[in-house]
Amino acid sequence: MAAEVESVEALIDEFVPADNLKDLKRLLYGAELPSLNLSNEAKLFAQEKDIELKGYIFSAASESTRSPKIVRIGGVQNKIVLPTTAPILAQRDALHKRIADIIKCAALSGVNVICMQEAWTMPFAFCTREKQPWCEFAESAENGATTKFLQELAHQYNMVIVSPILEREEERWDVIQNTAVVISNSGEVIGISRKNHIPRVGDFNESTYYMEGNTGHRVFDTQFGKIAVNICYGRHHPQNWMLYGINGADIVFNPSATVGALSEPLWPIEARNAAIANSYFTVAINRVGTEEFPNEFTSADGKPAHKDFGHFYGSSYVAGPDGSRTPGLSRTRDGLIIAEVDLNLNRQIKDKWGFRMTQRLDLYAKELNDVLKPDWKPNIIRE
Ligand SMILES: NC(=O)NCCC(=O)O
Repeated sequence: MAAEVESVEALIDEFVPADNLKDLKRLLYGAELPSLNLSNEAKLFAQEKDIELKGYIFSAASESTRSPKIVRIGGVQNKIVLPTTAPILAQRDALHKRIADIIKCAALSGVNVICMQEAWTMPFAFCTREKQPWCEFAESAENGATTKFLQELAHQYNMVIVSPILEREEERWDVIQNTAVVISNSGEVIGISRKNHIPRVGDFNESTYYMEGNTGHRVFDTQFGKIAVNICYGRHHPQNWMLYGINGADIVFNPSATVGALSEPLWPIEARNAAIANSYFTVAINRVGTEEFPNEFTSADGKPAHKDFGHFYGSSYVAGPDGSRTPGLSRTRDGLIIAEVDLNLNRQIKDKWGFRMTQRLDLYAKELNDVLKPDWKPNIIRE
C-alpha cells in the first residue's frame, strides 16, 4: 500500500517556491497567524514522546472598554495504542497513558482548555456492527474510570478537559450514548453534551449503538470562556453549529473520527465555515491511523468485505471568526494543535460583518415551523 501523504503543509513546503509561500499561505489560511512561542520543556517533552506540537496566535484589536480575553485552546489527535484484539481494559488503559502524556505536553504549553477526539478511549469499532466486545468500552460519564482519571489531571493542571467517550447511562437502563464530558479546571464534572446527528453513511453505522442525543445545544460557561461540543457528523449540519452560537458559545470543539475516502474534501471547509458564519472559534479534531478489526465487515456497496475502515487522516486545525485558520496537524502522527486566541475577536467580527444582527431568525423560524406541518408545500413559483 502506498505511504500516506504526511500533510498538505508538508507538500506546500516541499514544492512551493519560497517567493510564493507567503502569498499561498495567505490565500489558503487567511490572515497569517504567528507561531506561538512554546516552552523548551514542552518542545523537548513532545519530541521525546513523539507528539507533533504546533501552536499559533489569533490576536484581536485592543479595546478601551474591555481587557483582552486570552485563552489557550488545545486539540488532541491520536492513534490507538494496542491492537483491537487486546483485552478491552488493556486497550483503554494504554490510551489513558498516551493521553496523560499529551495532556502533560499541553500543560507545559500553558493550555487552558483541551479536547480529545471522538470516542477517544477505544478503536472506532462501530463499522463492525458487532456489539461485543465493543460495547464494553462504554462507561459512566459521571463515575467512569476515564472521567475519574481526567478529573485528577484537570485539577492538577488547572485545565478544562473535554472528554468525548462512549457513555453508558447506568442510571437509565444502561443505554449507550455518544457523549462529551466537560470537566472543569477545578476537577468537577460541569456537564455532558451528546452527539445530535448519527451518521448512516459508508462504514459509519453508528445508529446500531446509540440514538441521536438529547442534550440540545448546551454551552458550558467555564473560567476560560463559553465552550460547546459539536460531535463529528454534526459538523455537516449548519443549523447544529448555528444553535451553539445562538446559545452564546465562544469556542466550539468538533471531536471527530472520519476517513479520507469519505470526507477529506469537506474537512477543511466545514469547521472553518462554521467559525465564520457564527462568529466564534472552532476546533476540528480527527483521529489518526488505520484500525484493523478481527472480523470482516461489508460496506453494503457490492465491494469485498474488509477488516479496516480506511485511513483516519488527522489534520486537526483551529479556525477563527475572521476566516483565518491554522495549518493542519499531520495526517499520520499523534499531535497537539494549540491556538492562543483573544476571545474579543468574536465580538469585533460580529460588529464588522453583522451576521448576528442581519440574521432573520423570525423568517427561518416561521418557514421551518411550516415545513413540519403535514400539508407543507415548497415555496416554488412555477413558470
Ligand atoms: N464519527 C462520525 O460521525 N463519522 C461520520 C463520518 C463523517 O462525518 O465524516
